[in-house]
Amino acid sequence: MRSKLEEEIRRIEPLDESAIQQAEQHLLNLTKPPGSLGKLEDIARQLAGITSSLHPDLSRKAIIVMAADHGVCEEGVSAFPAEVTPQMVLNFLAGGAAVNVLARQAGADVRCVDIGVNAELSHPELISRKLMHGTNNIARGPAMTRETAIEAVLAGIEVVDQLWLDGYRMFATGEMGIGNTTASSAVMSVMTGDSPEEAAGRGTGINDERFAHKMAVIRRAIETNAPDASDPIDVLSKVGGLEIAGLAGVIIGAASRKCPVVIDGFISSAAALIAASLCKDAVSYMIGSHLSDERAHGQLLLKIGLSPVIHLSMRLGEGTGAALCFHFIEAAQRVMREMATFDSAGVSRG
Ligand SMILES: Cc1cc2ncn([C@H]3O[C@H](COP(=O)(O)O)[C@@H](O)[C@H]3O)c2cc1C
Ligand SMILES: O=C(O)c1cccnc1
Repeated sequence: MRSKLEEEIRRIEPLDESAIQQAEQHLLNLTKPPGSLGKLEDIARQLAGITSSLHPDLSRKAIIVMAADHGVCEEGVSAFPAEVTPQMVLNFLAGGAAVNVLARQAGADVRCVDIGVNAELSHPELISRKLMHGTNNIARGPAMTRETAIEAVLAGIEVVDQLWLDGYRMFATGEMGIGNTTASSAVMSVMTGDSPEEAAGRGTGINDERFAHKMAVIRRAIETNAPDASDPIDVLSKVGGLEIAGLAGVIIGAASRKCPVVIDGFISSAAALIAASLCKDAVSYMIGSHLSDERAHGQLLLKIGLSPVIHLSMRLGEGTGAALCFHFIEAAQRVMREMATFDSAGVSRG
């Protein structure tokens, strides 16, 4: 099983440098001062490097929402009860959640995966890959076995595989799991060396008292489990979550298929940190969508090496920031496709 993951990781290649150079040359010929479209130009170059094309067709795009529960909720770390996780999954499937609305506006499809929800769910549109009925409480012991962590990463890869066969060429990460900012902060703290207090945030909006308790729970989870920071699978299995592991797989799967993968907020970024640690080249396939208001998110993005495209003071997750980022990716593609050159428009160069 481990070797299947290693094989997938080995397939990830660095970006196509000659396509990046071609994109840069084209951008220099467009009727604007060099570099004046800022991050849109960064995105245009990155898309060229990922796809080896100046005009890739990325019109079919999927936001993969991985849902799972967290045993650590019994410590009282969220402002909301755990039953919200399955309730929100049904909301995604009915098309009524924020991510559904923003995905529709961006022309993206939402695909919801049950990778570890603590309820029996059945719906024709639900991708059922349940590995556990929620993780074990990380404040008391490991979240899951090492085998389950690997299976969860592989499940994410397989979901991308299937969607790729269905014609999707751009992916975004999304998640639902009450308690998952606690697991994400624990993952961040272990992997970056930032203290549990620096890596923590208020998630769904907890008060000062609960926040102090949450930081203590994250510290206890790390002390109890002593994860090995140099082994991302060990970190996932000890203090992670099933959706975080699944999303790391989504990112690895997208990168190995040479597809851009748009990273949503804090939890998705914890998954991105795991993916980056499994394979450094995977970062080149990631687009950091937005800067979440979850306190440690900016620092986490910095550690991965991502610069967020937008900052709308959002702190929801689900894939909402990624859905909005699709508009800017399309803008970058339109610039490449539709703008006049100095020659074609008869504009003098500087
Ligand atoms: C109704 C509702 C919808 C959500 N959609 C995403 N989240 C977000 O909040 C949760 C993480 O915060 P914490 O760690 O504090 O529980 C995750 O499920 C995340 O996706 C939601 C939370 C709620 C309550
Ligand atoms: O940034 C996020 O993804 C986030 C922040 C708070 C709560 N849920 C998600």
